[in-house]
Amino acid sequence: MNYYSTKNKDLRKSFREAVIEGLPSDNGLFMPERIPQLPQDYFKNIQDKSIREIAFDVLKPFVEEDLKDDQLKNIIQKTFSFDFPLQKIKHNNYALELFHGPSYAFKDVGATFLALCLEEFYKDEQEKCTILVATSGDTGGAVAAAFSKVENIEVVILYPSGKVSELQEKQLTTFDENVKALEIEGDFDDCQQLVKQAFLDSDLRKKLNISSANSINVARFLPQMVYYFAPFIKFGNAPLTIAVPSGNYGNLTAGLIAQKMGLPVKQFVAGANRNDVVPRFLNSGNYEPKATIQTISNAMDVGNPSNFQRMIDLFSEEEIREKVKGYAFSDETTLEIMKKVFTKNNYLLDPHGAVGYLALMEFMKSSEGKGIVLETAHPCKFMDVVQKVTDKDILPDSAQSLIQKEKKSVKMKVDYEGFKEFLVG
Ligand SMILES: Cc1ncc(COP(=O)(O)O)c(C=O)c1O
Ligand SMILES: N[C@@H](CCOP(=O)(O)O)C(=O)O
Repeated sequence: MNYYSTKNKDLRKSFREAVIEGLPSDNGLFMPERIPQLPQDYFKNIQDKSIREIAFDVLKPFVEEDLKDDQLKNIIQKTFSFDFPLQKIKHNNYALELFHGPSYAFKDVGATFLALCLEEFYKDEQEKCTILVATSGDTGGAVAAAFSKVENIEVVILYPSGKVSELQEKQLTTFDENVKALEIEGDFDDCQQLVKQAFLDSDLRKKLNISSANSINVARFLPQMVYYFAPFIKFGNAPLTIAVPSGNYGNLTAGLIAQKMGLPVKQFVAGANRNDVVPRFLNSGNYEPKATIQTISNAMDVGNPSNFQRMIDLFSEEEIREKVKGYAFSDETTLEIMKKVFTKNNYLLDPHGAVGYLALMEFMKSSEGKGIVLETAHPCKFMDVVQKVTDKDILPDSAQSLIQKEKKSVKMKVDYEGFKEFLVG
C-alpha cells in the first residue's frame, strides 16, 4: 500500500516512508491510496474473533510491504494489551471504554502502535529521530508513555500552558530524558501550528529527522479503526449508531475508514464542545475555523481540526453530511448530563464522553436501535470537573504516584524561531 498527500495525489510514499516523514512536505496529510475491503462474510462470525485477530486482518493490507506478518503480530500483541469493555448506561445505550491503557485515554492504542513501528524502522538506522507532538491534553501523555525509553527516538511535546488538567500535565512532564515538554503560552492550535511549520521548514529538516505522533501520522491514526469493531464482537452483525466525542477528528475519521472497509456502522454521530467548527459545517455546509475556546472537555479544544482534510478527501460534502450527524454542547449542559447519568444510571462519564453521550441522546430522539458512545478518557484525568459530580475517590494508585512527581517543562512563547532554536540547539 502506498500513501499520497491530500495536496498532491501524485506524491507516493510507502507506509515506512509515510510514518518516518509524518507529514508530507506540501502541508497535506498522508492517505492510503485505496481502502481495502473486508470479505463480505467477515461479520458473520465476528463474535468468534478476538480484537487482536481483527486488528491483524484490518491493519495488514495497510502495512504489509513494510512489516512482516510476525512483526505486525508482535506490534498488535503489545498495542492491544488491554480490554475495551462495553458498559450499559441505559436501555439500548452503551459506553465503549477505551481508557484502560497506560495513560487512561484512547490515544494509547495509536501511540503504542506508532512507537513500535518507529522502533522497528529505526532499528537498523544510524541516525536518531525527533518526534514532535502537539497536545491539548491526552495525546502527549499517551505518546510520552509509549516512547519513554525507546532507543534512538527523542520526543518533544508542545502543550498549551494552563489549559490541561493536573494529571494530564504530570503525564507530559515527568518522563525520562528522551521525552521533553514545552509549555507554550498559547492554545492547542498554536502548538499544532508550530509543529506543522517545522515540517515545512526544509532547513530544519536537513538538520533533524523529524516525525509526528499526532493523528496526522498514519501509524497513529490507522490503528484507531480497530476498537470500532469491539461492539460488533458483542452484538454481531447488527447496525449500530456510534457517537464519537471529537476535537481533531482523527478518531472519527478512523471510524469512517473502518466503515468504508465494510464495518456495518449505521450512523456516526460527532459530539463537540463549543469548538463546533465541524457540527456547523455539517449543518450549514460552511467550514469556518475559529480561535479555540477553552472548555471543561479540554482535549477537544481544537478550533481548526487537522483531520477535516482527510474527511473531505475520503468523501464528497454530501456524503459526509449523510454519514455523520454533528452536535455541539456547552460546559453547563456537559456537567448537567454527567450529574444526571451518575445519579440515575450509576455511571461516571468523563467530560469528553459526556459530550459524546449528549450527541448520542440527541440523535437517538429520532432513531432506533443500539447506540454506543466512545468513552475516550478515564474520569480521573479531570478531577476538577468530576469533583462537581461526586466526591468518590476514583484515582487509580498508578495515577496517585504520578501526581506526587515533580513537573519538568520549558516555558515558551508562540514563536517559531525560539522553537527551532530549542530543537537544533
Ligand atoms: C479524551 C478525548 N476525547 C476525545 C478527543 C477527540 O479525539 P479526536 O481529536 O480524534 O477528535 C480527545 C483528543 O483528541 C481526547 O483526548
Ligand atoms: N485531543 C488531542 C489533540 C491532538 O489530537 P491528535 O489525535 O491529532 O493527536 C490531545 O489530547 O492532545
